This record gives sequence, structure tokens and C-alpha cells, in this order.
Amino acid sequence: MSAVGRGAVLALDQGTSGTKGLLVAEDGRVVAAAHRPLTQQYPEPGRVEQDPAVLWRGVIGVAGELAAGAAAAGTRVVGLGLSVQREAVLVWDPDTGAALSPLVSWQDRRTAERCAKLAASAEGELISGRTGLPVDPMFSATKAEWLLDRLDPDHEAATAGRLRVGTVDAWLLHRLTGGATDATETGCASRTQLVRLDDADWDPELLDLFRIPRTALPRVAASDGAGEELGRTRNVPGLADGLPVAAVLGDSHAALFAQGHGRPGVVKATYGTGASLMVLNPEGRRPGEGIAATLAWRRTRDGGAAHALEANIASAGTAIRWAARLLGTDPAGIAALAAGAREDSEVCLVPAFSGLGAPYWDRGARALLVGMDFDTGPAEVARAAVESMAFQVADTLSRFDTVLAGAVAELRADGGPTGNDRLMALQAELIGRSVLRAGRPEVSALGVAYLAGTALGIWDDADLPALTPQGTRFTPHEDDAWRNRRMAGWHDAVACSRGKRA
Ligand SMILES: O=P(O)(O)OC[C@H](O)CO
Repeated sequence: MSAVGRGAVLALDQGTSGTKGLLVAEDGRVVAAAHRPLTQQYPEPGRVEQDPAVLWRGVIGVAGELAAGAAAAGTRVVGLGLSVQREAVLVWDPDTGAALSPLVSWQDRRTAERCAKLAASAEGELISGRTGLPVDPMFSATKAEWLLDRLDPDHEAATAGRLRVGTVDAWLLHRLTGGATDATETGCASRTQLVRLDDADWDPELLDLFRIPRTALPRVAASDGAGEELGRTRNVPGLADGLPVAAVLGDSHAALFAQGHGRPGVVKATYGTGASLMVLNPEGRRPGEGIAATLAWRRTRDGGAAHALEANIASAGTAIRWAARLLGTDPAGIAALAAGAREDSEVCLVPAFSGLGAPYWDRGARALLVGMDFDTGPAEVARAAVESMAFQVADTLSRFDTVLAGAVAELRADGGPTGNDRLMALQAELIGRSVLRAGRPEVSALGVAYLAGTALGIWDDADLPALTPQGTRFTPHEDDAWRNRRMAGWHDAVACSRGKRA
């Protein structure tokens, strides 16, 4: 099959730490890749923001580089896929697309007090019942409320439709289409905590509760299309006009699509700034046990939305970055240091730097390092930081076993930290099952490329497994006694971090 054929998909993954892009040819080969980093600002304790202008420059930088590289790679761009960080929220001018606020990150905790009050009230039940999500500052609703209260105190401009509030996908869709598309993708919309699981649309009662006028929100759109649903490029530096935006997905959802190609039964764990475990939920199983229900995507051809279960671990890569700062190195240095740790070290890090997300959702928990002795040094602390990711994923996967009413056969792993073989090997030991590491780290870009390609008629779903780069399998060797002892040590440390004894 020639690479030119029906052309290539230009896939962008706009994430917290930067924008990555891949050009995926018809035969599935990644024929070009590009990246632009993105920084975060911490204006006050608990506040985490990003600059939308810098974010946009990164997106067009990556898109332009890939488009320019297409001819050299012997292909042409026939459509775009866009994967995005979720829950982060901003306000923009719907006429010009100009951002009127910083991007308030999903990590931002400025609305923690508001959320604690809501969670303790009857409204907390209403919110989680309708949206599937626990009341937590991670989700967009309270941050959107906070932004509108400051920018438009009487909500006059929002009510008159002169302001838009939304997530990164909606703002980028506006910018990529020269203002023609005023829409947010279904999966991203469901992470705002303003969308009903039942019919995948804004919930008027929740909008009232958070005082967000419907007129300030984009429409909730399907996740794919050949140009009609999500629009076409217009006035984007470096890109031709008229390219269909053929798919948009939340980054975690895109990783799930890359790992399972839309088939149920595949559980994936994405290790990033935090970590996300996700599985499709066609049976409509009830969440609980620290797991949330969410919408994965809505494919045009399917009509209704695909439901998923997701557990969000608050701190994964952040634990590595914390350890790197503490020990005066970088994340690669942490992996190298950890490899030299004493085998018998029992040092354990509970990275509850902003409390614990899944599976505990205890924002009052405090980070701690336990099990040290006089011989504990940087290597043991580094190893504890790496291991904290594996312990949290194992802990969370056991909740999936319960909710799914049966042990999950294997875990599919992706994301930057999964490049560490020791982490993957420990992960397999702690869950007592094999871990299949994705063949390329950029799974979110691949996932949205695959969905875009199906919408454009380049591929059928049945073609996707053969296109996907082969992964590496890690299998466990230890017995249950070993596993139970290690997990018991972890649970003891978690209990201490939550101010309880196990
Ligand atoms: O940008 P990432 O990869 O850390 O992902 C951010 C998530 O979508 C937040 O829920």
C-alpha cells in the first residue's frame, strides 16, 4: 500500500505538559512527529494556570511542522484529529476567539471549599447522580462558575451570549475553524460535570446550580465527522483551509480508543501527570468504590454515546517531578537512581500532595514518606516515588475487579513513565497479571488519528488492530504472599496519610 494513497491524518494531542503531534499515513506508519512544550503557572497556592496564547502557538507550531513534513514523507494531509487535556476551563470571546481568561488547569484547587460544601449537601448527590462524577475541583463546573463570577459578575455578557466558557477542545475547535464551529466534544463535555450521562447534553438544573447560562456554552457535538459535525480548518497558520476536523477526544478517552479500538473489555492505564484507568461500560455498571462513570465518546454512526468507567489517580508523574526537585535531578535521573536502590528497602511514598484521588477521593490526605532507616538515601526515595505509581494503579485496578464483577485479565499501559521497564515489571507483580505496554508512547494522538481515519473512510474499525504498533508484555513471577505483603505495606501507609490506622 503506498503511503500517499488516501492521504494521512494529522493528529494533535494538546496535553498539560505540551502539544504532541503525529502524521499517520494510510498504512498506519507514523511518518512525522512534532512537539512543543507548555509551562504551567502557579499564581497562588492551589492555583494552576496555563497561558492560552502560548498553548495556541504550540498547537499551530506542531500542526504547521507536520503539514510541512507531509510532502517530504510522500503523503498529504486529508484531515485532523484532536486529543486534548480535559477539565481545564477558560473563557473566550465568541466573535474573535480571543481568550479572556487564563486556562484554569484540571489540577487547580481554587474551588476546593465550594466543592467540600457542595459534596456535604443534598446537591452533592444530585451532581454525582446526574454526571457520574464525584464533586471535586478537578472538574470544570466550579471553575467555570468562579471565572464567570469574576469576569462577568451579573452574568449579563454570558447570558447575552457575548462570552463562551468551555474546555480546551471547544476553544481549539473555534480557533482551528476560524470561529465557524461553536461546539464541545461529548467526552470532554461530560468531564465538565454539567452534562447528564443519560442523554449526553447540558443539564439545566446543574447549569442553574452553578449559575452558568446555557447561552455561554457551546453545543455538545459528536466525537467524529467528515467535516460537517466538527467543521473544517480556516485561517490556521501553516495549514490549508478546508481540512476536515474529523475527530476530537479527551486525551484519556483517545488512549482508550488506541488501546481497544472501541471494543469493550480492555482496561487501560495512562500514566501522565496523574494516572487514569478506564474501560468501556456498555452494560451500564454502577460506578462507586472510587470509580466514576463518564462518557467516552459519541461516534456519528452510532447515534448514542459510549459510556465508560474511569478512575483518576491525582498524582503519578507529579510524584516523580517532586522527587526530582527534592533530589536535584530530573525524571530520567529518578529512574536511574531508583534502579540502584537497596532491594530490601521498605520506603514507601504516598504522593497525596493535593490529597488523594482514586480510589480514595480523600482531599484531606497528606503526602508522606514512611519506612526509612539510617541507610535510606536518595536511591530508596527515588524508588519509592516510582513505585508509588504502581501501588496506586494496583490499588485502583482491584476496585475495577469489584465493579466489573470479575478480575480484569490484563492491563494495557501507556504514557511517558511506562518507558521505565522496572515500573512495568513491578506493575505486573503487584496486580498479579500481565501488563501490555503500548508500542508507542503517543497513544492519545494515535487514538484520535484512528478515530479520525474511520470518519474519513481511510480505515474501518477492523483495520485498526493491524495498524497499531506492537506493544511489550510484562508478566508476573511472584506469588500471592509476596503481593499481599507489598500491598498490605502500601495500605498501611495510605491509612497513615489519611490519619487512620489500617
Ligand atoms: O495532559 P495530561 O496527559 O496530563 O492529561 C490531563 C487529563 O486529561 C486530565 O484529566
